[in-house]
Amino acid sequence: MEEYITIALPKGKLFKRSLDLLGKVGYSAEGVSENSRKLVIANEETKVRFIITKTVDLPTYVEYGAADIGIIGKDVLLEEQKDVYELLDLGFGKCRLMMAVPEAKKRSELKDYAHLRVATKYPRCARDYFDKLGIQMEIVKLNGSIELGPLIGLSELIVDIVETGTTIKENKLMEVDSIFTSTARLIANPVSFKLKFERLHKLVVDLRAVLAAEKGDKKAK
Ligand SMILES: Nc1ncnc2c1ncn2[C@@H]1O[C@H](COP(=O)(O)OP(=O)(O)OP(=O)(O)O)[C@@H](O)[C@H]1O
Ligand SMILES: O=P(O)(O)OC[C@H]1O[C@H](OP(=O)(O)OP(=O)(O)O)[C@H](O)[C@@H]1O
Repeated sequence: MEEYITIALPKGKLFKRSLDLLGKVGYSAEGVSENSRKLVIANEETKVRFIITKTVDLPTYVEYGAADIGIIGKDVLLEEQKDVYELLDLGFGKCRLMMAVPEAKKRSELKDYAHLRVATKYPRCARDYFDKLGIQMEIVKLNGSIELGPLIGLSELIVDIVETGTTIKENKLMEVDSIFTSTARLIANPVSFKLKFERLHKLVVDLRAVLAAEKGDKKAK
């Protein structure tokens, strides 16, 4: 009997598009929804099982093999540093990690920000970035609403995700440096990738074809 493929999907911004893409290559199950209280949903016919996780926990499920594969932002992969294979750049969920300061506090050089306090949801990425710049900073980990940091004096700077730029603009912050760009990635547990190679390889090939066709359609329009 064929074994199940367990796919982890993150709640939140990447959920809908992930489900849509997987549906296009035949990986779907009835009742998979972000708000479902049921966290494991299986399709017996196609031998696919979906688990729905919190964004930041998703790489852990894949690392431990609780899920064979998953879809997650490159930002989370860089921050969490889990032992997983990155199989495919899916292109969506595009955003950037950047450093921003209140407009009034802008300094002329990056090194002039040394020894200040930085609020971020990405302490590892922020630390790496400042280490490369050769400046020491105090990093304060927050789990959301990072832009609040400088507004109320918790920190002088932030390192956070920017997509449209609306949030930093609304909070009178300005970007001073871009750290990296992130998109959603298909990841796999290394052992699952070996043991279930045929199905997972086909999934990658099929997803690539769907993405290429969508790109072609967009160009043609
Ligand atoms: N504007 C954006 N803000 C944050 N993440 C974005 C944005 N655009 C794309 N992304 C990508 O979407 C992923 C998921 O973001 P989402 O906000 O759903 O998760 P989260 O940060 O865990 O949120 P929460 O803590 O509110 O659950 C991010 O890791 C990132 O790769
Ligand atoms: O450039 P924009 O399009 O405005 O998007 C950026 C904002 O979106 C994210 O927050 P999110 O919505 O994940 O909420 P959070 O503050 O709880 O992390 C990020 O942390 C920024 O605050």
